[in-house]
Amino acid sequence: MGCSKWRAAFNFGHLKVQSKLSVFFTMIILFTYLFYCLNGYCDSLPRPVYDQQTNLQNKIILNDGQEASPEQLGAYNASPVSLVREQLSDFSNSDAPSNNISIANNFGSKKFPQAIIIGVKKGGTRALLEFLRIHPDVRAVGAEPHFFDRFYDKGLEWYRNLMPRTLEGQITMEKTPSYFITKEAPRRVFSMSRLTKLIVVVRDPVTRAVSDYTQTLSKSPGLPSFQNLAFRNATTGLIDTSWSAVRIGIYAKHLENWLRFFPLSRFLFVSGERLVTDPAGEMGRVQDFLGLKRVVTDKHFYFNQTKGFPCLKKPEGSSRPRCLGKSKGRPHPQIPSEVLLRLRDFYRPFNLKFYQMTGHNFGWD
Ligand SMILES: Nc1ncnc2c1ncn2[C@@H]1O[C@H](COP(=O)(O)OS(=O)(=O)O)[C@@H](OP(=O)(O)O)[C@H]1O
Repeated sequence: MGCSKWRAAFNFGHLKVQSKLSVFFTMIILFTYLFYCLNGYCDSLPRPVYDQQTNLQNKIILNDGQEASPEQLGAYNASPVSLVREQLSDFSNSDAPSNNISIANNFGSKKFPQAIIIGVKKGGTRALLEFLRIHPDVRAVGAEPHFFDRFYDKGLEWYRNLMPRTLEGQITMEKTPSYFITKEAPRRVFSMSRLTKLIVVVRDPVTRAVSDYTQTLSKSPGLPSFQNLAFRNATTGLIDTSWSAVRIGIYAKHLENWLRFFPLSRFLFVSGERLVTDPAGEMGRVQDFLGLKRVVTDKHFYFNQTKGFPCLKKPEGSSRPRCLGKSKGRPHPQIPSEVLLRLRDFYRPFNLKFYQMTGHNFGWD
């Protein structure tokens, strides 16, 4: 009788200890979960398919007119081993797998870009962004978000969500070349942050116009000739400034618009020509402007004779050398020299004004 009483008491005590232990372990699990969630790691948990499908409906335009979803953008940017690279990148010979599975990088947080490549279309903006991406302290959106021109009504949080996660000391970047010519863009970027650094890749406006025309021609082969579009009146040689291929090249006019909001010190003008002839030199200036250590140097580039352009020895997320894709550095159609001369005359005063404004002679005349 005495023995069974002791056994009962022992069992009861044992149960008490057991339940205390289970409460203790449950608390530990709960606290660990809460800690991870507060640090943003919960994002890595698989999400319901319907959630992913909803996100896929928010389409983003790629620079070549394709559409990419914010979901794809996120995957592309978040991961150093970006598996959607093939769809989004302008690199050729991609050695990245072509499925949509990505190794998620859930460290850090999504921030507004501290630096934006705002232009110019066909200036060499893709080359600059891809060269910058090899820098360990730069994280950039692969596709063009077009937030400050096309999707502003989606709100700043939508925009921030497109950004890759960054750690302390890393710079968030994006490029959308049409911002430079968008009237509302300066005010909008300013209201996001007046400290935003603005990079403009500029190229001889005549070659830029031909490059722009070449791109449109590749999509619409029945397009009228360059001269038909460039001249308002062929006999008088009056230039049609309403044609976007011409208008974009009046850099001084677009810059005036930006200078109403940002001081000149907030801009870096990159020479599109030098980005081809001396990529390392131009990248040195860009890294200095961004306050980055000069990590991207001449050892990262080689000149590809077949492509006729500098290519990367080891682009981000790859161990193989890579050049930009076929739509970058493609041959231009032959334009009669008198047409090009007329256009050059047209741009001269605007170019001079631009040199004055920027304090930099780009040598286009
Ligand atoms: N390294 C390298 N490889 C290939 N292409 C290079 C490179 N550096 C600059 N460029 C020039 O970039 C031009 C395309 O400019 P963008 O990237 O700004 O075009 S876009 O606005 O994003 O469509 C592209 O214009 P096109 O030559 O007319 O195709 C190139 O001249």
